[in-house]
Amino acid sequence: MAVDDVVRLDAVRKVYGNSRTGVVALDSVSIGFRRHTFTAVMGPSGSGKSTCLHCAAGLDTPTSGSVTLDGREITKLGERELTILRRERIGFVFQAFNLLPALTVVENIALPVRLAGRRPRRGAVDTVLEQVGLSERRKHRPGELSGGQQQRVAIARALITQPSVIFGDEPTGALDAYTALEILDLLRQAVRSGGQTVVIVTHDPVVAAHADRVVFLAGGRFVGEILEPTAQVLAEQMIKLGTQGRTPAGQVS
Ligand SMILES: Nc1ncnc2c1ncn2[C@@H]1O[C@H](COP(=O)(O)OP(=O)(O)OP(=O)(O)O)[C@@H](O)[C@H]1O
Repeated sequence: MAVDDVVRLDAVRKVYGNSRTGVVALDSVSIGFRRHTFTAVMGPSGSGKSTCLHCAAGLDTPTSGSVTLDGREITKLGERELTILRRERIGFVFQAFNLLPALTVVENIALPVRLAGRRPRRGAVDTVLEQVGLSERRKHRPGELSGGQQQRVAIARALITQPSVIFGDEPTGALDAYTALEILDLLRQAVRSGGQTVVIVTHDPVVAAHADRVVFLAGGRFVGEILEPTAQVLAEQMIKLGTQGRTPAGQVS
């Protein structure tokens, strides 16, 4: 593991279903994500992107191999320790925002801290609210906000614990192009000024071009990376991967 990798997957294999008829979603994937960088994971549909993100974030358990986060091998942790680590060291942003509709903006943001049995530090919610530009919407509920504003709340909720890593599964997938740019700017800012590491899954070369590095999966394997990518180079690479093999993750052999 490189010294400054905040997350590292080593020989991760994930098989869904039983060993005879199951699907190999990840096949011996080894990838490190360096601290204070923004990485996008791309690949054809079914190539294992979400599974990779979920294994990296401790939301899913690899069949074999190891995942290390912040120097701890999370694949060795029990469910209780893993829950605490996820709550305190990891932030999540999903395509569908996943806010609780009955709670206000402030209550949604404070939720990870409340779930840990604590009160948010004085001013902590205000700081992240300001960071995402929603100071005027404290008392609103998610249903009273636009999609972009709801995703800002989700980012503020991810930032409240000052996690090491923020994982995003298609975090701009439900947004128009302009709003998507605003959300990407916030994630970039988290890397630049907040000291976070960001890893997102996306299908969109324009979105992925905002990352420092793009890693490619195909058929459940790590098949390459592009540093300082442009949307055009990424689009070309995706077309290449798409035509090389339309079959996604393979059957267990
Ligand atoms: N819970 C599950 N049970 C069984 N198979 C699964 C499960 N989750 C994923 N798979 C299979 O694992 C493979 C990889 O899926 P995954 O969702 O990680 O791919 P992806 O690259 O994120 O796809 P997409 O871009 O379409 O969202 C696919 O063949 C999928 O059908």
